[in-house]
Amino acid sequence: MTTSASSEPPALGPLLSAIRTPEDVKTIAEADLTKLAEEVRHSLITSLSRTGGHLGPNLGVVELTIALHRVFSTPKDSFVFDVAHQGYVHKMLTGRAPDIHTIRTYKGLNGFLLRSESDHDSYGAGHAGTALSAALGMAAARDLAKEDSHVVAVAGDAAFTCGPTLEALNNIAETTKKFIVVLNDNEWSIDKNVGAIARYFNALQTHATYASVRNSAADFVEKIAGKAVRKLAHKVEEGAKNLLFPNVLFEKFGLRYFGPIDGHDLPLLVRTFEHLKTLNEPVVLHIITEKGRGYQPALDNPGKFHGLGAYKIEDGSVDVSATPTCSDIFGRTVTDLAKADEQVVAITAAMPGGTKLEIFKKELPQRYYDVGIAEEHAALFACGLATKGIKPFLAIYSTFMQRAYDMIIHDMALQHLPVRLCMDRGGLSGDDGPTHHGLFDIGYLRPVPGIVHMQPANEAEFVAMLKWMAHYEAGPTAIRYPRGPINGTPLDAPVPPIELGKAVVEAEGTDVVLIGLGTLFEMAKQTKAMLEAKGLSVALVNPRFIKPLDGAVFERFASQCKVVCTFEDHVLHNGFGCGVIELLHDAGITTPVERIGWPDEFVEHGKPDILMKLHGLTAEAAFEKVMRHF
Ligand SMILES: Cc1ncc(C[n+]2csc(CCOP(=O)(O)OP(=O)(O)O)c2C)c(N)n1
Ligand SMILES: CC(=O)[C@@H](O)[C@H](O)COP(=O)(O)O
Ligand SMILES: [Mg+2]
Repeated sequence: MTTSASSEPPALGPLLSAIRTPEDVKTIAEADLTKLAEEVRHSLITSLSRTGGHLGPNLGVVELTIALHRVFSTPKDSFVFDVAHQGYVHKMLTGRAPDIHTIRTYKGLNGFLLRSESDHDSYGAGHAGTALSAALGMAAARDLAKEDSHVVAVAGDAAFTCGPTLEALNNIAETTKKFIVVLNDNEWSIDKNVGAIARYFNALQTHATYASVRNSAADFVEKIAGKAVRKLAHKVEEGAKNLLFPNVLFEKFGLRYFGPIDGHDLPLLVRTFEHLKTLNEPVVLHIITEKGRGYQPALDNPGKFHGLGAYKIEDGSVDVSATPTCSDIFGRTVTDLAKADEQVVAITAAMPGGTKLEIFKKELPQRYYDVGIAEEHAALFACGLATKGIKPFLAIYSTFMQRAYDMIIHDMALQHLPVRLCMDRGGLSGDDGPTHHGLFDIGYLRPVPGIVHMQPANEAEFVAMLKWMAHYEAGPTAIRYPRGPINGTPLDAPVPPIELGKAVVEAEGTDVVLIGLGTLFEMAKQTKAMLEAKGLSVALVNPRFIKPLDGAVFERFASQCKVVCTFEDHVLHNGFGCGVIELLHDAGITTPVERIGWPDEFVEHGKPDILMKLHGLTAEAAFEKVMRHF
């Protein structure tokens, strides 16, 4: 298969193109379900080769999703997918197959489930660990209304390393009688899954005796197939399980455990769900799947194909930019810092690849920690390390750092613990959309007493800031940086020394002062040129610090200029510009402050350049705002 050069959407197979609603899945002859699965896989592989996306996870749930829609009926029944990055097949089977080629593109389908996108999307997501709790809420609502419907939560093995998942497990049995959890176990998170839970799931899978007893039970059923004996098969299997695994973890939580079964065996999945829906007790079905099933490059490299950009179908290769990303620079720099200082350690919450701490893991494994999808725990773990003089670099995307907010206040700041918060994807994240844009961290960190928060305007300054953080011991520090490069500045470019709370004055001026934070410093420079072409005297400042602000510099320029304009890749509400306004107000300076930043709304998915233009984050918009004052 090769990617067609045309912009025409890839053709859908006959079975898939006939599916307008999930009820159509029920009318397909059982013998054709495997063909439907093939058509779905073909569409995923061809379509995502152009748009990019979470190919591996979705290839792993093709049979599962077909079986779910074969047995249950959304929207009367509710499916809740954890993270929902594996929801593309569900979208295809609920009438959106003709649009799957638009996924994660501006105005196209969202890369996760969205309640506003379809009645069949019972719950939106993007962050892990929410499915079981939300689904339990739906089940409780159903019970209150005395309705007769089903709620099915689908969660991956790594989602079970996430705190909220375990909090929900603790609560299911005492909340409802009818509840189905599907544990989709492919042994992978974005990278290999980690921790005791991953090892436990593996033990359940690989217990030879249990597997053989289970298979013989299944064989027994096949010989005398029929509805009546299905229950018998499960009883035989049940007996085997209780014999061999009397203490299956889930049973201790009050959920009846079924499996593990082959998550690609469509007839078995259908038969099992038909059985489970008759039970009046909470159950967990453990299925074993292959992440990337049906596409060899994805099977060979599940980490890369967890989520990626456009690729060549023939070999799965992708275009790699020569410019280092901030993640590359971070991974390299923090590893070098650790080589020079044995107190430095690195912590990730299941994202060694995205944060590029995989460099640290390879070179200094003894000081590298991957805690699984557990940002709250990661932050607390870092605090404990810091109490003993260790220098933890905690690498968590800005959006996922939201999970650890209480730990930042209650544990880090209150105790002045020098944890280093390294927030990748600080700013617009792009294709993943509103669940992943890092547009709130200035707002959530600004109020925290004693925290230091900064953002570099170029790659050389980024390295200098990380080095500065390694030596700052008075309390927590945070640095935000974007997905991808900043402006391609060579790492050995000269950088004025980093001083706490000190901005860098790039140019003096008496009419206008432009204060460009981080990635938007370049935009401020462009605005300066446009204003100078109008004969204005324009000062340009790189603030470097979001907290503490450089009051002396900002007050000086605001006093001598007619207007201030700030630029930030963050929402305007409680953003960097608000900090400047508060500072000037408290100093009794009434110079007007114009601001460039994201509006008070969730920003949709799409490429940054399209979205920035759409939402007024441009030099032209800044020029217009400033010129209103002259
Ligand atoms: C709170 C949070 N942290 C990190 C992530 C990044 N992330 C997205 S999917 C994923 C791994 C999910 O693994 P699993 O649940 O096993 O599903 P699979 O992709 O294997 O189907 C991670 C870590 C996230 N979405 N949410
Ligand atoms: C689904 C999820 O949360 C991750 O896979 C995320 O999409 C990774 O984002 P990046 O591609 O920016 O690393
Ligand atoms: Mg997994």
